Amino acid sequence: MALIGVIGGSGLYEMQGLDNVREHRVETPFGAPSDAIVTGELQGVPVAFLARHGRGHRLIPSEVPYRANIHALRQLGVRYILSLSAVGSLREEVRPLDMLIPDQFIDMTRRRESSFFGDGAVAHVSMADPVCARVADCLARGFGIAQGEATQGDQPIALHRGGSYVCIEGPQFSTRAESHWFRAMGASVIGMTNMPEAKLAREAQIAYGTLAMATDYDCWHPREAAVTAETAIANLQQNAARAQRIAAEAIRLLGEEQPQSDAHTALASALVTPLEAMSQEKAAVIKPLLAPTDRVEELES
Ligand SMILES: CSC[C@H]1O[C@H](OP(=O)(O)O)[C@H](O)[C@@H]1O
Ligand SMILES: Nc1ncnc2[nH]cnc12
Repeated sequence: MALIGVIGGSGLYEMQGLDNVREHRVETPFGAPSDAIVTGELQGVPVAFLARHGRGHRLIPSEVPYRANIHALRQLGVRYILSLSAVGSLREEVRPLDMLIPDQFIDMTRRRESSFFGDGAVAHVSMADPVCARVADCLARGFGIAQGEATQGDQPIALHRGGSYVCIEGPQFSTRAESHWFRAMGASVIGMTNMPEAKLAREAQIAYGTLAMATDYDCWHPREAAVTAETAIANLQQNAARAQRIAAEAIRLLGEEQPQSDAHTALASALVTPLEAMSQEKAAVIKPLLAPTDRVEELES
């Protein structure tokens, strides 16, 4: 079993420093995840790593099998997810290469399956606070430790705490009008993947947090060139080693502290349909999402 899941985004296709590495081809009711899930231990903490776009970066954001990814991680026992993501900055002060830990998401996606529920099973989870504050805190402390260890030649970068990540469908980048509109909405960064990932993590009662790495100023900035995939990936690669160090520290802290999160009991007040009122097939999909301490035990006792 793995306590912590790491979902690596653009430019982050493997997790360094894992011991006892194993690959798992996990099957889910929603098909296969983006790629094999790699489990191992990082300083003794069991971790499951998944490359969001697949190794070789083969999936556009709309093609990422978000439900399969989250279901598979949950099947492996994951209770905390660290999402590592490239983003465009919508704020002058968030400079390319800076990092940001969002506390909100705005979902502008249009053609993604975004729930495990439906087909005879109803739940309405709260998304008021989509990011687990304890996971965010471990990422921020991880950033501080990695910054303290930075070697000469490492460019100092800033960490921004909080802010909204607006998620677009992609794969095209935004128009200039859209980019200005997202700024006017109050969003801090823009990406294409964290929704519905964060919604599904909440439905699976997994505490979720994102380390967003700014790679560009999208296309709103009067003095900067509009984003291209080439520049975004080149900037992400400059930060990849640092992202690995931050994730490793956050994993160590989460492993030590194993904080209780509201996400861990998200379904306790959200599940409307009792398991026994669902079809057997649907109950088999939902059951793995229910923590051993909530309604499964109740219903089975
Ligand atoms: C190659 S830049 C655009 C690409 O990068 C981000 O993905 P991820 O969150 O997986 O790092 C962004 O959302 C786009 O998918
Ligand atoms: N400007 C941008 N828009 C959407 N996703 C991104 N990922 C990195 N930069 C991005």
